[in-house]
Amino acid sequence: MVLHPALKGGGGVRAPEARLEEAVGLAAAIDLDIVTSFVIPINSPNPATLIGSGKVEDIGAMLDAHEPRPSLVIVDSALSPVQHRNLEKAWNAKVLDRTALILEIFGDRAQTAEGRLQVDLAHLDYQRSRLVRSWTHLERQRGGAGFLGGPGERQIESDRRALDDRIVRLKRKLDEVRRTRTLQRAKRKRAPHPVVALVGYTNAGKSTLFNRLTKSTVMAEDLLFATLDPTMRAIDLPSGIRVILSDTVGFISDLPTQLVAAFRATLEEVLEADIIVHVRDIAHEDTDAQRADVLSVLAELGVKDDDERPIIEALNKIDLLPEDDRLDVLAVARHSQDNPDTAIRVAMSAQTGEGVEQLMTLVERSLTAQHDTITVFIPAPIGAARAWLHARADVIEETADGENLILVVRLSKKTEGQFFKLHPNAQVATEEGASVKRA
Ligand SMILES: Nc1nc2c(ncn2[C@@H]2O[C@H](COP(=O)(O)OP(=O)(O)OP(=O)(O)O)[C@@H](O)[C@H]2O)c(=O)[nH]1
Ligand SMILES: [Mg+2]
Repeated sequence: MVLHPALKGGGGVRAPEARLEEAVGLAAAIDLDIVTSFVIPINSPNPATLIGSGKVEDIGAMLDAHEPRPSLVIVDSALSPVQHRNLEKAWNAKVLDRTALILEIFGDRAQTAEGRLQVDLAHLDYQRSRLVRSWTHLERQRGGAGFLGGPGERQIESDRRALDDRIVRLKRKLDEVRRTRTLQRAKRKRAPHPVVALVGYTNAGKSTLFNRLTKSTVMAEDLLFATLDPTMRAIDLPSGIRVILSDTVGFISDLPTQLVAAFRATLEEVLEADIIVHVRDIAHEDTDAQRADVLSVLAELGVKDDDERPIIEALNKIDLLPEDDRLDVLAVARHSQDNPDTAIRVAMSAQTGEGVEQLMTLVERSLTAQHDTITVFIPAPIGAARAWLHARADVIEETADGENLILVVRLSKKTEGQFFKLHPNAQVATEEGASVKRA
């Protein structure tokens, strides 16, 4: 049974029905068999049970009336430990709140060692905060190491100590895995390709776009949180610039803080991207609220739309729009591309391919705005500067002029600044190569 408690005058941007639908989608994402789902209006939250006592009884009766009796109630809201416990008692069923449900999905999806460790850690952290009673049924059913097999009430104290021990051990392991990944990342950094990160609300179409661009088959499905572990692949933009495209975990409203924390390291790759493409499901009724959610998670991670690293909005799924709306979206996108004061937007469909080329052109335009291609003259005495450029820039051409070197390199404005600060004797050659001037 899936319930969405809707606080009266709660001021939510989203329609309660749409939120319920999302909750049902989340439940479906771990293959739960959903018997019934509905919105419960709440006048004022009851501290003991969130939902008013009359309604709690009604729901209990509804559970009894179903054959077989549903064994799990999903309450799409944040429940305090007390509310959680009381509802489980009142309904004689396992209760999952929104955070617990999302943790379950993540536990189901994580593939890489790091992803699994991150989820385990988030689980333990959540358990630690409430020490839920065990509910081995679902655990057995799914065969996972989910957090649902929590401690029994009698052993709470020793369990707390055991949890703390496990948390410490997990953190240590996670540190180890991360060190390895940082090394890998450092290696990739030396291959000087700019990184383009796809971000967006879950189910917006990131993986579909990723697959189209990379001609690969990352799991893309009408399933919330289809992607959990980040995937990267090199692609060539129309003009031949090679970039690394990264597909990553989707965002959702009220993303549990435990998960934001756990996935911070993974999402840090987004922080380091040169270009961020925010993929939006423009055909979704809550598309604006979803946009706000994504921007707020990004802000939490310290990512803002600025000149240094613009966010390009990919208004995806235009194939699903009625003709009128479609024309509106196309007009909005066109306007944004001509107007330097707004975020760059492009209307597209990852499914049909419409607009995808335009997106690539815009990515390229942003990249070239951030990057220069210059010819650098390195006089013989500072030959070591060559290695520096090879490590941090894209060396396109290299010729020797006696003992001196001439390199054609593509690099960001920032790297360019650093280089000439370190090597004031290097020079930028003009195109003719005749006159050599200082940068
Ligand atoms: N009609 C239509 N459907 C699309 C389009 N792009 C993606 N979809 C569908 O939307 C669903 C979700 O797509 P995914 O690519 O898995 O979405 P995602 O953003 O990777 O989702 P998560 O990995 O869950 O965060 C799939 O059923 C896709 O087929 C589009 O342009 N048009
Ligand atoms: Mg995906």
